[in-house]
Amino acid sequence: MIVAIDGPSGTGKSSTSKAVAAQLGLSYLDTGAQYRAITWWMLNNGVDVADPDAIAAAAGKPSIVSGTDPLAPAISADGVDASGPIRTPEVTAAVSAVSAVPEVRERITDLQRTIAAEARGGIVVEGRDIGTTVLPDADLKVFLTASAEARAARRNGELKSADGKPAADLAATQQALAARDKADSSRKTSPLKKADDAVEVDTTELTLEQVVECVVTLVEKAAADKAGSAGNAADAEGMEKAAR
Ligand SMILES: Nc1ncnc2c1ncn2[C@@H]1O[C@H](COP(=O)(O)OP(=O)(O)OP(=O)(O)O)[C@@H](O)[C@H]1O
Ligand SMILES: Nc1ccn([C@H]2C[C@H](O)[C@@H](COP(=O)(O)O)O2)c(=O)n1
Repeated sequence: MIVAIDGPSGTGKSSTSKAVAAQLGLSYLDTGAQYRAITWWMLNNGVDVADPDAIAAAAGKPSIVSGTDPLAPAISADGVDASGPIRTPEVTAAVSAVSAVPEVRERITDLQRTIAAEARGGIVVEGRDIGTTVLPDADLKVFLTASAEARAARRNGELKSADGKPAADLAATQQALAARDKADSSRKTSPLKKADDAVEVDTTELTLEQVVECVVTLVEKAAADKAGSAGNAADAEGMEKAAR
């Protein structure tokens, strides 16, 4: 069972994907973390992230390793744990430019396909282009959306200052999310886009628990359909053999 979950920033892809994978005993891959890890490595290794040629030349250099346990997601670059530093504002500001470079996408897409192929028990893969490009034959494709206001409020909820007040201005957060979405959906190679056969789930008015329940139901239905069509194919093959 391969599940692709795509959507813009802050729609709940990571939270939903981790919970669905944990509940159903599937592996989990955060592809945004891979793009963030290669961006972090470039920032730390003197690569000019404003220069697409410099990014392309460095794309093959770092080793990027992702863990696939939904209860303990892990990411490293050249053997160094990157799970903390990839969430810094510096990485967030540079990741869209780095991930727009075709050589980076090719490298990371190969990695993603290998991880998905090796996940024998099934996997939930979340990102921007999973349903359209990375795993176009996924058994289920989900595209999460939410209003710009809801997404900004969720992001600000994560950034609390010491006195418990939101650390960032809501309008500024909304603007930053919109800028990243614009960059991610307007790049030439593999932009953020809903696959034609994806199920769209608007999470604006839903709690995280409700979104998880909705996606678990969709996965269970896709698994039943898959088992049904495998059974039908086996029946048809059996009938064909008997007729020969
Ligand atoms: N349905 C929901 N209702 C309220 N809060 C939510 C919901 N879904 C997710 N959240 C919260 O919103 C924040 C963003 O969620 P999450 O990181 O899963 O989004 P994302 O789509 O993966 O974002 P990004 O692409 O930027 O990594 C988190 O703090 C999460 O707990
Ligand atoms: N499949 C993907 C996943 C992510 N990206 C890029 C674009 C995002 O802005 C960035 C960070 O992702 P996040 O951690 O916010 O999910 O990585 C991409 O191009 N393709």
